Amino acid sequence: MTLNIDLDDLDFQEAIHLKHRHISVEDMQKFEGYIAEIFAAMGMDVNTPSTRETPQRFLKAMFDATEGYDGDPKLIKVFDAEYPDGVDGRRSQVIEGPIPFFSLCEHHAFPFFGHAYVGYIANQHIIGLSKLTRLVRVFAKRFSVQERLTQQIASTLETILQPHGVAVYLEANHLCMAMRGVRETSALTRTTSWRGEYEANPELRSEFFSACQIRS
Ligand SMILES: Nc1nc2c(ncn2[C@@H]2O[C@H](COP(=O)(O)OP(=O)(O)OP(=O)(O)O)[C@@H](O)[C@H]2O)c(=O)[nH]1
Ligand SMILES: [Zn+2]
Repeated sequence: MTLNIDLDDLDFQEAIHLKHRHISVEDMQKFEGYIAEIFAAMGMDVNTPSTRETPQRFLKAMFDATEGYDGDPKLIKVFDAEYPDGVDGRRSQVIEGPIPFFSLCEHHAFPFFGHAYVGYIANQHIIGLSKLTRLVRVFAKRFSVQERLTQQIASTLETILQPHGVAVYLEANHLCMAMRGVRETSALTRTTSWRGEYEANPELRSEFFSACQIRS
């Protein structure tokens, strides 16, 4: 198998990132103290049997919700496409979705969550379908904005597979819009990224969208 991945590509580097975050015990204890102080100032009684461990639980939950910073080395595993040029010159789109995701908005650190749809038209390589979910999650589980998340998924798939085209569509609810501030609870935020043949071909884009709207 010939892999021509641009190993220096920054999004790709971030997606596979082999280094795990390590926080020392001393730092964790210090952070728990900060959180206890902040939650107490907000009004929480941090000394009840139920809340005594809340700062620790909160920190663990936040590290869990941001584990995308650790990267996912499995994303490097691609296969040769069996029919690189399609069958009888007909190439098919691979469309995966809805892929549920949860992310944290980098403005307020509140969750935004929804569904991603990822499509591509293979060239020389294909990728295991589970890797499309991994790709969405490795970037979603960070502090982000929906636009960047959408572009990072598209760019990394492009870098890994060098396909004829990539399509990414995300729809999400932002709790920073619903629970506070403008208190908008009904609007979904939708973002797209088109690469390669999708950019030039509106028919491919509408084929992608009509497949996405078929929800099981
Ligand atoms: N473009 C973009 N904006 C986002 C995203 N998530 C949250 N925001 C917005 O980020 C903006 C931050 O605006 P600021 O004016 O600095 O913050 P704010 O005073 O809390 O704003 P309000 O939410 O309008 O009360 C808000 O308008 C949010 O709705 C995202 O993924 N993409
Ligand atoms: Zn926000």
